[in-house]
Amino acid sequence: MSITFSCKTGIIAYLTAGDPDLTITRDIALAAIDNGADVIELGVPFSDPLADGPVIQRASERAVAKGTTLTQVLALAKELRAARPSAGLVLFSYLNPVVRMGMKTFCAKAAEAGVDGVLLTDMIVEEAGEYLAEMQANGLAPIFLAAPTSPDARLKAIGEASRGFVYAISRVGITGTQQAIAADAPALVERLRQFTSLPIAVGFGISNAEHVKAVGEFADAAVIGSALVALIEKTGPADAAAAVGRFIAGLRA
Ligand SMILES: O=P(O)(O)OC[C@@H](O)[C@@H](O)c1c[nH]c2ccccc12
Repeated sequence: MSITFSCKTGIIAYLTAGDPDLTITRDIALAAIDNGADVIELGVPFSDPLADGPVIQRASERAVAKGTTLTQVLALAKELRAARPSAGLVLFSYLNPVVRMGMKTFCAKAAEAGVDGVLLTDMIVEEAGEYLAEMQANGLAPIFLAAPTSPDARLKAIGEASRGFVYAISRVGITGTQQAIAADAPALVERLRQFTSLPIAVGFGISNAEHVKAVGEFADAAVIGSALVALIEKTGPADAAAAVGRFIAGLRA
């Protein structure tokens, strides 16, 4: 269990846990891993997402309506870890559900589930003292988001606090697919490299093999979220895992 990317461009697959339900999320995650995803970013659904576009918002709404809880997502993570011991597994959440559970309890449970890292979207590095201490105590990698608007001082703090990889947001705005990789992305990655030797993943708007190839020219891994979530929505429960497996395999082609 660790976060490592193959010599090719790494693929990080974001899934909203509990959409359409937790059993199917498990099958989708396994299909993604078996078809070449290096890391699963397992999203805890939340009722008030800030940075999410309409596709992920709808998925979160469906998952919340199903009653999906952080505790259930941790149980799913544990199941995935048992089924695929060497896959990278990152829990992705807003801060709110974590604070409700209690930071200490959450970090202990995440470690117990066997996840490698945690990404809390609205956790800012300047206020991460307790979080960083608990992550370290539990052997977990804290992953932070760097944005094109982040000044160098913040990139430095992000580089120093992160473990596993750093997540570079390709553009200012919300998640969702777009035609081409944002022009801001290579410059952000280049600025980040001054402050960290960790792999750098780029996300926001990556939806096909061409985009993954373009990201591979300047970064180490590509995050694919909305494209997968939209595919799951369109395909329906019965065929979602197979469709995601084919899609991920196609990203490598
Ligand atoms: O959906 P996209 O455009 O492929 O972007 C990745 C993204 O979905 C995932 O990492 C993510 C989902 N919700 C977020 C909120 C903030 C930052 C990142 C995210």
